[in-house]
Amino acid sequence: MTRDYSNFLPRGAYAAGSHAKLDPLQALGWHPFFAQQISVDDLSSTPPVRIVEVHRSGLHALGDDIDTVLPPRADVTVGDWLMLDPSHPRSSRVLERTSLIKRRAPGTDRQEQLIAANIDTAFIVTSCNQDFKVARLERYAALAFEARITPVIVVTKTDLVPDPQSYIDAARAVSDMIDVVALDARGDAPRTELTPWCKPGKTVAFLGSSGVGKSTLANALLESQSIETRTIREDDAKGRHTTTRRELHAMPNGCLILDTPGMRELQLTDAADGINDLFADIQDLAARCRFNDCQHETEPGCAVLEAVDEGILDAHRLGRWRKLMAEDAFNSASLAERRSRDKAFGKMVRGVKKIKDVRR
Ligand SMILES: Nc1nc2c(ncn2[C@@H]2O[C@H](COP(=O)(O)OP(=O)(O)OP(=O)(O)O)[C@@H](O)[C@H]2O)c(=O)[nH]1
Ligand SMILES: [Zn+2]
Repeated sequence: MTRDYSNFLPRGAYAAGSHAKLDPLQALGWHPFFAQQISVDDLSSTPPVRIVEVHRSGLHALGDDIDTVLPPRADVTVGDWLMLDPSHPRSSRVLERTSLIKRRAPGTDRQEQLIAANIDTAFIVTSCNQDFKVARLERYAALAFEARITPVIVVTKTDLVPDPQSYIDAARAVSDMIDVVALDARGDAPRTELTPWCKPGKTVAFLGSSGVGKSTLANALLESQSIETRTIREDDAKGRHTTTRRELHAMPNGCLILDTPGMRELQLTDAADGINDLFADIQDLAARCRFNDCQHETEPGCAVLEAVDEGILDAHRLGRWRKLMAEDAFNSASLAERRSRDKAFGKMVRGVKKIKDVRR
């Protein structure tokens, strides 16, 4: 399969010519939040680079006239900004992030994984069919809030149903802090409807289940088909096949689209704040319960249950809130346990090493 590099950063971005005013770093999404973290001396000795893709063998980093691969690190992910230390690339400083998506890895040890950093807007995509589930939208929205990303709900395939309005209304009811856009993802609509969030130097990403139209939307914004042709097969050193893909793409206007694997099967981890933001109405009610530790189950003077009785709060919404909170509590507790276990193990290893050193 031939790959289209024409809109991959950085040179393709200039070739498009429509954002000639952006300097090379700005074209990668550099902005004052990052500049404030460094001194002029830092800038000359350790130039900033952005991680544009992550694969098993390393981190692909781009900067002003820099195109290099750094050793993989668990504390760095796609979208990150690093101050590249030419003599010790492995210990290049990671700049503080504007946002961070992380998840719990599938499998038994369920370690925390960094998914993507420094995203400004997350388009939460769903379609007007059986994919549409309010609970799923809430989960993604809570995740975006937790990661400090602006969520926008995009309802696709409006052309396939006689009355998309019911879907739009349900999406709007998720939160009055979240904009909702409804469209046919094929054609020109994405370019006009999503422009408010797709400004030069901003980074956007798409979340949502398979088949809802994420690639279709991204390609419409990129004005190309590069997302479909993104995967290539490469032989790694052991002769096995690994898939690598470009993850950060530039729109003709200089906005960046982050298209990364691992956005699916998202579990909420340490997301209590994000959930609380999304369900602020329930939080407000809970603050009025008679007991501080009210579980909103059978307690007298429970303002949450009263609101349900009075039809102010939807019982299903309350149920979904409970479920998300329980999921988050479960995941966060096991993460905390893991951390303390790791700490204890580290202590033991150091202890054993000391004994060995003494015996030597
Ligand atoms: N009629 C109609 N079809 C759409 C719309 N959006 C996407 N499609 C079609 O739905 C199919 C799936 O779209 P994709 O863009 O590949 O979906 P995706 O979310 O990227 O899926 P994954 O890559 O599996 O995550 C394609 O055949 C699209 O042409 C829409 O708004 N209307
Ligand atoms: Zn209560």
